[in-house]
Amino acid sequence: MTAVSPGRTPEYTAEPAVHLRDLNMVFRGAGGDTVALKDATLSIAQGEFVSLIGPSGCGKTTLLRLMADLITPTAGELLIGGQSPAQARQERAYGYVFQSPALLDWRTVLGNVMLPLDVMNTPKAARQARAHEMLRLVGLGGFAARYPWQLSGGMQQRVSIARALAFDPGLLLMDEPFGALDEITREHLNGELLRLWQETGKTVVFVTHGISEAVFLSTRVVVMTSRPGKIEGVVDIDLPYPRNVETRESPRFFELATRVRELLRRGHGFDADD
Ligand SMILES: Nc1ncnc2c1ncn2[C@@H]1O[C@H](COP(=O)(O)OP(=O)(O)OP(=O)(O)O)[C@@H](O)[C@H]1O
Repeated sequence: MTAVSPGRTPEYTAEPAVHLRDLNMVFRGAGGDTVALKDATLSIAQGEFVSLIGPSGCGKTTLLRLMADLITPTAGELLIGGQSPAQARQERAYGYVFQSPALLDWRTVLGNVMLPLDVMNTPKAARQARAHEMLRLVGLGGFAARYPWQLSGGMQQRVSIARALAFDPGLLLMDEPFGALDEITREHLNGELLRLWQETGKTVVFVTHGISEAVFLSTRVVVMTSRPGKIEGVVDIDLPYPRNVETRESPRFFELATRVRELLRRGHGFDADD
């Protein structure tokens, strides 16, 4: 919560972190058009943790790339914190975490986290201090001098999260960051990410194939379907905090996971007892 001095009116930011209305993305190719996203409408409030889940090819990465201004929609409205995606990109309003950590092997862990800061016109000591702070935030304070190839896959992905946080963006876009990790490591990193989200108050949009991961992490789960890619439904996740191992074993967790699964099956065209 933001501290407010006595007598001052608090400044509320009612602007959604992400707002899309009737958003469409069609890829045109020699073999025909692909409707990657059809009439998607969604509003994500500041500070939410929203997961996108759905079968391969339903447009999850496309939606994330649209938010990051890496591609331009063919139709519809998309605003990031009230701005166009291009403006948001210019102002470094978001950090992007890719499926694979994409670290530079010849740079130390600290050097990798500092990479996006190198373009800044600030003294090296300040940039180093910021990178150290981000490494501490992801639990890698003691690994600054190591090289990426000396770390496990999960640790490398944490370095890439620290790098995405370097500019202190309000919005974190994460594309299946833990998809390549074993179940136990993933569950551990889910807990770490939740802690980080609660500590920093950032808005997170998180792509995953995992129902448990989506339910555990999110305030809302957006279920998508393919051909054409569209939003099938949204499930509010009302699990209490702190969320931990017991959360995953609670009846409510099971109910919510079942609800997400039903929506996914409906999108696939399966009947309830298939
Ligand atoms: N640059 C591109 N050119 C042409 N078609 C594309 C391009 N990018 C994505 N597509 C198509 O758009 C559709 C949605 O792709 P997208 O990568 O967004 O799906 P996804 O849900 O993220 O899939 P996955 O879970 O496998 O990562 C797919 O049919 C894909 O082939």
